Amino acid sequence: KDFPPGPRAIPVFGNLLQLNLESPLADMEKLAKRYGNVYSLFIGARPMVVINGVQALKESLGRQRCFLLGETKKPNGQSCRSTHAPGVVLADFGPCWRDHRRFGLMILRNFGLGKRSMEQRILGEIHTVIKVLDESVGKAMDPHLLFHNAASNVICQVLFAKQFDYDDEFMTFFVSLFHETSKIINGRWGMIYDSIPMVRSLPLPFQKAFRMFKAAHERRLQMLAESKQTRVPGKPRHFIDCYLDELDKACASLTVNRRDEDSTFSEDQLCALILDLHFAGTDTSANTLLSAFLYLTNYPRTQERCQREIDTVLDGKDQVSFEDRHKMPYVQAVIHEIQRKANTVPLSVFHCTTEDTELMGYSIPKGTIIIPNLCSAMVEEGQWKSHHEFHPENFLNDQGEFVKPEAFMPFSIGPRTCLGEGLARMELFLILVTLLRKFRFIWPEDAGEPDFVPVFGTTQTPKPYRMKVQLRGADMKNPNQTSSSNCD
Ligand code: HEM
Repeated sequence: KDFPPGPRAIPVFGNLLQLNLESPLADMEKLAKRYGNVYSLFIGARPMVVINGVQALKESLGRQRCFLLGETKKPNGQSCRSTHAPGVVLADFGPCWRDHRRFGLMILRNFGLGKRSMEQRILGEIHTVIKVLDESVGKAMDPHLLFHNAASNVICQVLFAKQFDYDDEFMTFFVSLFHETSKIINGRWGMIYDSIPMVRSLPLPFQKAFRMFKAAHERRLQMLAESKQTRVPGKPRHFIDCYLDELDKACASLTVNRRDEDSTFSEDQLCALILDLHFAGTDTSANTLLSAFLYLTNYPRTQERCQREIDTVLDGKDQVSFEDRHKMPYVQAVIHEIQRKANTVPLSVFHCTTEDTELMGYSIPKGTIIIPNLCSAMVEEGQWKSHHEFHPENFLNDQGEFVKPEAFMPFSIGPRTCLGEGLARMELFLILVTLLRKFRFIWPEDAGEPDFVPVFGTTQTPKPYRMKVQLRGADMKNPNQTSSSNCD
């Protein structure tokens, strides 16, 4: 009674067959038009409630007690990880999640988030990206792996104090793990696995994800063993050392007053947490950067206007700093508009009601899976000057100042909001500004029409594309080299 309305479900499949599982987003938009901003779906026998639009998202995700991440992902997440520890992204609301979220945030801050050192790490990584782009000057190149490698290396510096060569086996293994499994876990195979238990042991694509996660677990155990052998307690070099220091503290309190059973820290949980941070910190930022260059090459006037603002603000400076963003309202607006259009994590991470609750007049029982449709807010009519077009002015007021509407929520909102938002915003700004200052990016003549519709997954990825790279100083020698596509 009073459960949100939705399409009629059929036995075994629920509403699965009514959704285009390649990308259910368009179907979900149609269902919201028909049933309203809070509607229900059955994926297999499991009831789910889809939340759409700014108001319903704020009312649900913003709550402290209900709508926190729950059991949804557990079967899938646990077997994927090859460990029983929940990590943080898929952890139930409770002490383990709270302790590890707090710990993760503290380590990111201590390793320089908001301070200069994280900035220096990102800028150091950009040098490698520039080297790769320098080698491609005058040619059309496929940027797909480049940004995954760069984003992975930024987070690897925090986790392992290591920067890998882009062709290093560790790097190629993890980048393909993130790239491939993000499509399997939350694409159609993930939905089928979650909702139809009888297919779980069949040789279907999710078995590949399990194999890859098992291999990843072996590598994390190896990293852990190496760190344990070489560490000096109390002198942490990286995230793993900090965590091991924390474990030492828990063991010490065990000897003193046996309070250690309260501790949620364990080596298993460390392995799960490393994977969470590495995965979440790579695929999201990299795919947002890929979307950025897809738009910038096809909106050359927008690209040029960014470059003019960058040239003016950085005149005489060696390199950009994160503080400079306050003097670059147009660049900020473009980055935010790219994130709005990219919809990198369109359905956030599924949540679950932790108790019986009410939302917008509907009753939702404890244990119901909640799908926060973040992209519904990003294209909601009435929230934006132009909700369907690529339009950086969505983030500028009449005085040309940068403003952020409340409907902008690519990092989700509420207590489970993205833990890496600060790092991601720093990466996007520093990487885009540095590259736009040095290079011009052009849509190649033979590339045909751009396809802005991404490949659906936990994280969405632009379809493969190539871009031509030109040194900006060389513009004058080659004045006719313009993008063959001009959408602005
Ligand atoms: C453009 C880049 C990024 C986007 C769009 C993004 C988006 C998101 C979203 C939508 C969630 C789900 C929040 C929810 O459950 O309501 C999330 C969670 C999370 N993200 Fe990100 N993210 C990005 C970058 C990063 C980075 C760089 C890191 C790593 C440091 C990171 C770490 C995490 C973690 C650990 C969580 C789980 C938080 C929790 O459950 O408490 N993310 N992110």
